[in-house]
Amino acid sequence: MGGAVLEVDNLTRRFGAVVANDGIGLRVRPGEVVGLLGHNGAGKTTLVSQVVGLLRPEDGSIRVAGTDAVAEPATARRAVALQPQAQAPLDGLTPKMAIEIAGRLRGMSRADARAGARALADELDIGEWFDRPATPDGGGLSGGVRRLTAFAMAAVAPVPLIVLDEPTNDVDAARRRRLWKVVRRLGDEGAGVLLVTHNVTEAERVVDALVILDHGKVVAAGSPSRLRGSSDADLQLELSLHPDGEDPSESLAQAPIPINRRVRVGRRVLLTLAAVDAEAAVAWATALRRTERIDGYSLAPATLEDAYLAATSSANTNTTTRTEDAADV
Ligand SMILES: Nc1ncnc2c1ncn2[C@@H]1O[C@H](COP(=O)(O)OP(=O)(O)OP(=O)(O)O)[C@@H](O)[C@H]1O
Repeated sequence: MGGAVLEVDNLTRRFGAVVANDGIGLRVRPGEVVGLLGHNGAGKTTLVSQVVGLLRPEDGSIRVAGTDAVAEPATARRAVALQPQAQAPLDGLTPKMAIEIAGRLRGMSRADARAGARALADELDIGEWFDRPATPDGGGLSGGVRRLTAFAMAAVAPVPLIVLDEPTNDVDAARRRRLWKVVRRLGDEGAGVLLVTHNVTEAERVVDALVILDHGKVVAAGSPSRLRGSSDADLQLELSLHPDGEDPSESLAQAPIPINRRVRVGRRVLLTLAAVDAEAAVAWATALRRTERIDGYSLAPATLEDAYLAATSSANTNTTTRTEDAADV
């Protein structure tokens, strides 16, 4: 499709018997933030490594800003800024120096790189450590500040495509919120952003589209609301089960309200229901709690988490929909 800054088609990569990427297709357009979700080992980093030319695909094609990234990896690489999953070796550098160097390497003037670094330090609230050097033994700067510095290095210069591999690892909640805001800004300023994350609920607020990988294959793709498969007004009732306790929602027919989807992960059960049934849901959950059949519950707007869990076949996840359940009774 024309105009995309990243076009991946039928991308396939094996490691011995493991098919890490199995016929993957995806698009990132200018101004679009696309989240790439998937369990550990789903193939996300393998995909990223091929996009930035660190790994050669076995089959399929990658175009970055119109360049064939398989045939011309060096040219394509110039159009991509990457924040790798591994911590950047900042040894001896301060965040200020590292961010400015990243900007200069991408062709910014000294003054622009300096101003860009300062602005990002303010946006991410890392000014306190801006002039503190990282020591080679891993000291000087915390893991979170190192991660935020690596993010700023990828974000400082304008570039067609920004690839972020787990940018929020080790980052505290307040600064994660700041980082998501910068990610959204980068998209709004015209960059295409491919965002690899495990943080489904937080990412949902900044992405335009999501691609979910499961064992190397795309199992779902689309906007958060489409993937949620529920109306924006839907609610999510989360039941916390007792250890070794029963699950009162095991058969959806037992619930006194229509449940659109039920996903169980360990002792958590996520039930999607319509907002009109909120009162009945609270009455039911309160009664379950009062009679000690559950540990507790919460009711909140529906998120992508249950749809994501339902789309992937991770261990300990068990999904039921109203239709399947109806067939059982
Ligand atoms: N260099 C390699 N040699 C052998 N197997 C590999 C190599 N790199 C990745 N794999 C395998 O390929 C599969 C996909 O790995 P990948 O790192 O792409 O997953 P991921 O989705 O990024 O996982 P995580 O969320 O844990 O970072 C896994 O089964 C992994 O063990």
